[in-house]
Amino acid sequence: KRQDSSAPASPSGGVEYLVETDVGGQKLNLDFDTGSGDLWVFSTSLSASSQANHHVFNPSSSSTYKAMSGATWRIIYGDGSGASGTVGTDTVTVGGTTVKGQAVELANRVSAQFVQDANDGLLGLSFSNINTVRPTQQKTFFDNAKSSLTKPLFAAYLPLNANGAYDFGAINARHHTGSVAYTDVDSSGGFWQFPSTSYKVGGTKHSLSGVSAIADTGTTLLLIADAAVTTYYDAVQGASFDNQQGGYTFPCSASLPDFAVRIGSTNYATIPGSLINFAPIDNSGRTCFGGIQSVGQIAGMSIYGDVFFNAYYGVFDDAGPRFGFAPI
Ligand SMILES: O=C([C@@H]1CCCNC1)N1CCCCC1
Repeated sequence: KRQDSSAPASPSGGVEYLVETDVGGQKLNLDFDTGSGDLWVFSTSLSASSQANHHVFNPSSSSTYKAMSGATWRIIYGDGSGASGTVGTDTVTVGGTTVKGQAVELANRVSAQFVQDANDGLLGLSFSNINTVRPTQQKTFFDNAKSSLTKPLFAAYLPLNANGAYDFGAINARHHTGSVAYTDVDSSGGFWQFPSTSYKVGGTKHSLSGVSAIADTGTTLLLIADAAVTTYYDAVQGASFDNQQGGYTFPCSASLPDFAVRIGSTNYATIPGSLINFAPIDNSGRTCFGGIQSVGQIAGMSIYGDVFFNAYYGVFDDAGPRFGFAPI
C-alpha cells in the first residue's frame, strides 16, 4: 500500500507545469492535466517536423511496451488543440509511484500548438470515463495507481514561478498552510466538478446561479463567465478588452483587487490580486495580460486553472469523490 510519492512539477513559461515521467525506461516531461483523461506522448510515429524540440517515446526501445491491437485515440481540447494516434501499454513511473500495464497513447498526429509547447505529452488526471481510447476505454494513471496508495488521492502544489509537486497517496503538510476544506465532486462529466455559484471582487459578493467549476491543472488561467470577467476588470484602472490579445489587458502598474470564488457550499477561495497579473504582453512591460479571462461559450461552467493553484493547494480525493483546497 506504500507507493506514496511526491513528484516535482517544474513551471514552464508560466503556461504549464511539467513532471518528468518514466515511460518504459524513457524520460518524458508531461503536462499533468486534471481536466482530461488520456496519457499521451510524442512518439517516433510523428513526422520529423512535429518531433522537433521534443523528447519522443520510441516503443521499439522499450522492453516492456506491448502494442494494443486495433486501439486508437483522438482528443480535442477546449482550446481547439488536439492529438491522435495508436495505443499500447507500458510501465509508467512518476516520482516513486509505478503502474505496470498503463495505457500509453502514442501520438502520430499533434496540432500546431503542441509542436510549439514545451511538453512531451499529457498525463490525464480526470476521471477515466472521458478517456478517448476506443474500442476499449482505458484508465488513467491515478485510477490504476490508487489501490497501491495509502489513501486514494493525489494533490497539486503549483506555486508561481517556483518548483511545485504532485503528491500521490498522502497530503504533504509542507505544501499548504491552514486546514484543507472539502467539497463533494460530481464526476459524471469526467471532471473534478463542484458548484461555484458566487464570487467576490475586492470583497463585494456577486452571484453566478447554477454555475459549476472544474479544477483543471492543465488550464493556465482562471476562466469564468463574461459577467464576472467584466465585473472584475471594471475595478481595474485602465483595463480593457484587447481584441488582438484575445483578452483583458491593463497597465502593468495597475493595482489588482483580490478575486474570491465560492467552492461548493463552504467557504471562498481568495486569489490575491498580485497573482492575477499573468504576464506583460510585450517586452516593454507597459501592458499586462490578466489571469482572469472569459470561459467563452462553455455555458454554466468555470475553469479553475493554474492561477487558482498558484494560491491554493488542490487535493483530488477519490474517497467521495471530493476536492479539497488550502492556501499555499
Ligand atoms: O479541454 C479541456 C481542457 C483544456 C486545457 C487542459 N485541460 C483540459 N476541457 C476542460 C474544460 C471543459 C472542456 C474540456
